[in-house]
Amino acid sequence: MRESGEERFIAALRAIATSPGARGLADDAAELRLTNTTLVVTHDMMVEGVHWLPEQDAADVAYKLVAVNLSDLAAKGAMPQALLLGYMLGDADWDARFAQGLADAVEAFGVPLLGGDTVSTPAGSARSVGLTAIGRPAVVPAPSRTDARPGQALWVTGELGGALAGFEAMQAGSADAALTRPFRRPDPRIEEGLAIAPMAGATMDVSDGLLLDAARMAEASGTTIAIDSAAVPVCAALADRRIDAMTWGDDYELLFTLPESKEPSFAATRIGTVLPRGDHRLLLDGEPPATQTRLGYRHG
Ligand SMILES: Nc1ncnc2c1ncn2[C@@H]1O[C@H](COP(=O)(O)OP(=O)(O)OP(=O)(O)O)[C@@H](O)[C@H]1O
Ligand SMILES: Cc1ncc(C[n+]2csc(CCOP(=O)(O)O)c2C)c(N)n1
Ligand SMILES: [Mg+2]
Repeated sequence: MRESGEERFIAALRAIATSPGARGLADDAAELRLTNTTLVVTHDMMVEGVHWLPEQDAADVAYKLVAVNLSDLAAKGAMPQALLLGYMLGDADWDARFAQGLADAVEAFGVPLLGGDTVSTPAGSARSVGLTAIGRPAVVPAPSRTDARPGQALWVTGELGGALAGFEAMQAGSADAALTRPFRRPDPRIEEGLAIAPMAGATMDVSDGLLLDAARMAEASGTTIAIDSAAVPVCAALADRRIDAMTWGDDYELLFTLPESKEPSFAATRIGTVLPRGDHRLLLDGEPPATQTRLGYRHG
């Protein structure tokens, strides 16, 4: 697969981010070990036209910014503790709606906003927003993407494709709030992440698409991951478009491995198996995905 601009830049940063807590820039979040405690730290940005439609309600943008960052904490089994916001001013209405959505998220997730920074930008710039989220891990070390082992089963929470179905509904001008919600206001799997941390092999969230993120887990673990496509839970709206549901991304479900003898204590679906590393990182129904299949979302 051709290296994306995102992958090339992160590879260059690996030479700089050599602290063990950076986890080789190959995980959902970093681990910051202090004398008496350990924190999990993550930062995600969103950009107008890339992560949200220009006509979208800013309240939904703010809510999603919090949710996607908390999803990375959830993936490391960490309880959210604090947020820091990086904000580009818009017009007064946009700023007021953004603040409302941020208030909704702070209340919904019970996590305090501690600070941040606000800037103005030249007229006409596309807007971008960033958030740092800090969490307290249920177990130390927090589960990583590197701990998938041959013989373990692969599991995923929820359903895939809800974000794509919601995005397409929004593009079509739908006012169906329930259909568009998974795209506008995803629900990070915080409780599930805390529950699975002590039992799991590898854990991650599936922000960029199930197939790409499973391939990343396999790569980080030095294994091959085999997915049974018929087992993958797909939302009703995309029942006939399973590959789209497995590759579009933005679903923020948890992907994790467990020993064969264990089952999660919450609703999740077994979708595959971890194998010793073979010729391919990923097998879909026993075969490597066709080379033209786009496995997931990559920047650049
Ligand atoms: N600009 C950057 N500076 C330092 N580290 C970075 C930068 N961009 C990405 N990384 C690191 O690269 C790794 C992979 O990042 P990536 O964004 O793919 O993971 P993620 O946050 O789980 O995914 P998503 O952004 O889709 O939620 C992480 O360790 C992340 O901290
Ligand atoms: C307007 C609009 N068009 C397309 C998409 C789809 N999309 C953009 S980034 C991304 C992956 C996660 O991002 P990141 O890897 O930066 O965390 C996905 C699935 C969207 N959300 N909004
Ligand atoms: Mg992640």
